[in-house]
Amino acid sequence: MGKISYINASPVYYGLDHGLLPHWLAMISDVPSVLNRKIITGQIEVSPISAAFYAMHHRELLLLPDLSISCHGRVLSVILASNYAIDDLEGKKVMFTRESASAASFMKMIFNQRKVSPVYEIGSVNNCRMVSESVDAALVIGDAALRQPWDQVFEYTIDLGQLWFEMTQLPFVFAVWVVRRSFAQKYPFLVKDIHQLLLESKKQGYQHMDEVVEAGKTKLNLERSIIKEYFDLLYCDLDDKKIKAMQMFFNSLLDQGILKEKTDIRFFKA
Ligand SMILES: C=C(O[C@@H]1C=C(C(=O)O)C=C[C@H]1O)C(=O)O
Repeated sequence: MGKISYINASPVYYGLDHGLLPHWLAMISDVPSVLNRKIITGQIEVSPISAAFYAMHHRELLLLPDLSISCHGRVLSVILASNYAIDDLEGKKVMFTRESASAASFMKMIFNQRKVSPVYEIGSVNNCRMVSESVDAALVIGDAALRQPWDQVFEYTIDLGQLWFEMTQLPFVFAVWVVRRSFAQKYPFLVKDIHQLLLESKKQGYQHMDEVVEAGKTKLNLERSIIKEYFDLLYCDLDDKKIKAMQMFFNSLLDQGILKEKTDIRFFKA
């Protein structure tokens, strides 16, 4: 099973990290783009992945109910740090983190809609000062977005959760938990157990939110209030409104030619 290595998924894994993990379940922790690749190659069977990547491979995957990494407005950890307003990035260098698919697709969609054509680069965005020396803007997600003082180095920091909310008044689903269809067909009861474990693990995470915040604070070396605010802004469920918002996002990606076919959102049912 996969695990996102950022603090954003830590509420979901709290229980598994504190005794719930059974001996037969191996955990692979990595950044979203690596988990995206590993679920397609079959190196992992169940994992959180980028929602946009699910859309690209929906025929091979099924969603697990009630799990996501989402926001409803600001998210803090998905940002475009830029020295120009979005509409003024024509011909400018924009570096995309290599760890994202959802935020990267969303950003491309925004540039397409606004008829702005930057010069894209893909790279490592772990040091904001170094990044600012080589490009005009950077798309950053996860711990690196929270940890580095992007707002001190770039003129603007645009929160993509907020940007989507201003456009749609809807939540944005960045990550979803999926199972490979072939595995779910073969082992439906095992998948049901893993799904139940994830839900129980998440429940324990929300019951021990103070500890989750403390662990995030220690990992990122930031003030407690910032981490607390971060987890207040993040949602790990997948209710009807989020599903509808996700479908709308996929439809917009299709309209912009970023997706090749309509996504038929399908859930695992035991
Ligand atoms: C909110 C976040 O959501 C994430 C963004 C992802 C993406 O852009 O592909 C994938 C998984 C999530 O980790 C974040 O990374 O901070």
